[in-house]
Formats: sequence, C-alpha cells, structure tokens
Amino acid sequence: MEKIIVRGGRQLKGTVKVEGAKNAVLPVIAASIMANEGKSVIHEVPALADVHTINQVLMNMNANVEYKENTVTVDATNELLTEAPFEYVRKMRASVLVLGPLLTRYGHAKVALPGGCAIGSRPIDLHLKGFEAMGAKVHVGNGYVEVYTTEPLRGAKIYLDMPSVGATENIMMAATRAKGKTIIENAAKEPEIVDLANFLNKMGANVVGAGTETIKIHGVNRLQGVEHTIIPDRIEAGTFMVAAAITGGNVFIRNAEVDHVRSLVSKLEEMGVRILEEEEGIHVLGPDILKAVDLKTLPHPGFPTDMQSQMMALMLHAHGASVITETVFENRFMHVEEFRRMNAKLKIEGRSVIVEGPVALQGAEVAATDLRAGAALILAGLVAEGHTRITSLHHIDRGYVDITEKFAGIGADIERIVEEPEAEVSEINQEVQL
Ligand SMILES: CC(=O)N[C@H]1[C@@H](OP(=O)(O)OP(=O)(O)OC[C@H]2O[C@@H](n3ccc(=O)[nH]c3=O)[C@H](O)[C@@H]2O)O[C@H](CO)[C@@H](O)[C@@H]1O
Ligand SMILES: C=C(OP(=O)(O)O)C(=O)O
Repeated sequence: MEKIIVRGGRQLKGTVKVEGAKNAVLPVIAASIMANEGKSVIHEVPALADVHTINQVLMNMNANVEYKENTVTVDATNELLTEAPFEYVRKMRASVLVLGPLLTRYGHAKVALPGGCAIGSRPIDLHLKGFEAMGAKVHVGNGYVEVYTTEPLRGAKIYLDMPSVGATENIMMAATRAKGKTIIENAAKEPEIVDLANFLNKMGANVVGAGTETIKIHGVNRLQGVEHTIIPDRIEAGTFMVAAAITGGNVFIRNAEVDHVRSLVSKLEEMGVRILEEEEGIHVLGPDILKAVDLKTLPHPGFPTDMQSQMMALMLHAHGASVITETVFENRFMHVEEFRRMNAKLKIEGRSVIVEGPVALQGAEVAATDLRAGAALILAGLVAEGHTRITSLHHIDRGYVDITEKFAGIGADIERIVEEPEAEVSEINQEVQL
C-alpha cells in the first residue's frame, strides 16, 4: 500500500510552480471531440490520473489522442463511437462532459450514470434538462443515461436552478453547434468556464458572456481543432498558499493567477497572512499567530468548496473559534473524522463545522476521503507533532501532480512510500527461507 508520510515542524520556504487546471483541462479535452476538421493541441496539461481517464474515454470512442510533455493532441476527425462506459465514469464523474459534445455532433450520446461519491449525491438533472430544452430526448435505464435527437439540436433559453459548473459546460458545448441562439441564465462564473468558452471561440464557436451569469451562444455549422493553453490551477495554488500560512512560511507560488483566488486572498488576509501580488505569481508570508475566521463556500466568485478542507486545517491552527459553512455539496465533511484522529476539536452542526483552535495536532494514520481532503491532511501533518501517515492516495493523484516532491522542494519533511502489507511480507520471508 502506498502512503505519504509527513513529519511536522518545518517552516516552508522557496518557490513552487502551479500546473494547468484540472477543472479546465477536462472540459477542454471533452470539447475537442466536436472538431471534425483539424487537430486540437492543448498545452499546460497536468499529468493527473483524471487527465489519463478523459484521454482513455476519447480513445475508446476512436479519437486519436497523444499525450507528450504536458501537451495533449486530439484528432477527432474519425467517426466516433458515442458511448462512455462505466469503467471510466466510475473513476471520474467528469466523463459526463462528453454528453454535450457527442449530442451536438452526432445527435446521440450514452454515458454510464455517475452515481454518488464521497462529497454528496451529485445528480446531473440540470445537464439533462438543458438538453431537453434544446429538443433532445433523455432515457435513463440499466445504469446508463442516453440522450438523442432526430432533428438537429435547437437553441433555447435555459435557466439553471443553481449555477452548476458541469451543467453550464455541457449545455454551452451542446449549444455551439445547435440551430439558433441559446441563452443560459444563472450560469456558473468559474474561471474554468471562461477558459472553455475561449477554447470554443477559437474553434469557431460564438459564445458571449462567459464569466457572467448570462451566457449567449449562437450556433455555428462547423468547429475545427485549434491550439490552446490551459489556465493555472487555482485550487493547487490555494493549497500551497495555505501551506505557507499554516507553517508561518515564506513561499512564492509561481503561475498562480491572483484574480482567480480573490476570495481566498481576502480570507487569508483576515487571518493575518501577508499576500503580495507579483507579475509571475503570488508571494505568501505566514504570520506567527493566525486569527480565527468564519467562512461559507459558495459558487464563484464566492469561496470555493474545493478549498474548504484545506481551510479547516488552517483554522485548527488559528487562535479562537472558526465556523465553516458548506453550501455547495451536502456531504463534504468526511475529513472531519480524519482530523479528529489527529486530536482536532471539531463539532458538526448541520451544514457547518465549528473549529476550536489552536489545537496541538498529533500525527496519526489517516485516509484521504477525497482529493482535497487528502491535501488538507498533508497540511495538518505539516504542523502536527510526530508522523502523519496518509493512505488512499488515488484520490490525491486525481488532482495533484507530484505533490510530495513539490512540498519537499519548499522544505517539508515528506515522502511517499510503498509499504508491503504484512501478509505479503511474511510470504516473501517464507520464500527467502525456502
Ligand atoms: C471537474 C470539475 O470541474 N469539478 C468541479 C465542479 O464539479 P461539478 O460540475 O460536478 O459541480 P456543480 O457545480 O455541478 O455542482 C454544484 C452543486 O449543484 C448540484 N447539481 C449539479 C448538477 C446538477 O445537474 N444537479 C445538481 O443538483 C450538485 O449536486 C452540487 O451540490 O464544480 C464543483 C463546484 O465548484 C467543484 O467542487 C468541482 O471540483
Ligand atoms: C470535487 C472535485 O473534483 P471532481 O468534480 O472532479 O470530483 C475537486 O476538484 O475538488
């Protein structure tokens, strides 16, 4: 079994570089299959498990995909199959992002139902309602969702009950080749939506208003493969910002885009952290004493749910009682139990957690319950007394490239090891004796 082992007590210092954003690259790679002319060449693609999964989804459909030195090239000029089976969707629910592109190109798409996961039930009803408004039929059965149309998709006015990131992306992609105009109201405003819209417009689409709550898409007849560079990962950047803050360190986060992390900057400043905006990134200086704060997760530009568990680690180290309220996902507090194993004093009240700080965190055996929770446990381990051993690393590998090496590069005492399960070790010993 693989484990990350962190020994607490080091102040982090130095420079760390942020990769391209996971949540931007997945929809962009999915969108590339709408081009039936030319290749798409996508740069700054992080070497993450999720990227390998979306590439496999595309290859399984007959697209040619190459991944070399952080560049993915997609040639989707072949006739594609229109299905994403359970083996991929099980690994990564963002596989549902091929629904919109396939539907608009072929009038058909079939994808395994993503199901629930560690942070909530995560339905895709808003994606499907959008497709239906554009004239598609939806059939759900045998664990699959199938969307199809006999006529070309037509533009429609779609109001999202909540500003879902995935639904905005899927509907935006489907609308690019629909007949007429689509208006998405109460659309998600995340920077990754803007990156996708920029990619679509380069391909020849006509998308206006991405980054605001109303997005207008005029359908076009053809899209072509283009070159694109993915925006930096604001959640990876945020994770290292918290690492600097929690260790009272001095870290320069190269490539971090300050406009994408405004809500985090403001919260960290409220806690006493110094943040210097520089041309090539963000400089973070942790204080001797962190102040307690309250925070509520919200859709962008509010505080991101993907930084909630990392902030909980920071609050455990702050002076006073902090309150975190999670409004985006209904069950994203699985890390609370793991923090408690490290001596954290946490009380869950409905959708809020009351964090009593500062607490003397103790190293313990803990498990990453989702990818951000895994990163949060590393952060807690940086200031805990003794060794923290983190398992279930497959979650962390979905969203962070070389996380151990990056932390070690700024001075953390951290390593990733493969530990033989005891049964295997005794079998090996027996073999040696024979
Ligand atoms: C690959 C990717 O980009 N993942 C991000 C994306 O996930 P994702 O796109 O899945 O998140 P959504 O914005 O869609 O989900 C937000 C909320 O809306 C609900 N909902 C969503 C769709 C739907 O049809 N019906 C419905 O009820 C969800 O259950 C959740 O409670 O945005 C989330 C919210 O910022 C982030 O945490 C994820 O990291
Ligand atoms: C929840 C996350 O991702 P996903 O939507 O891919 O599960 C995340 O990046 O924190």
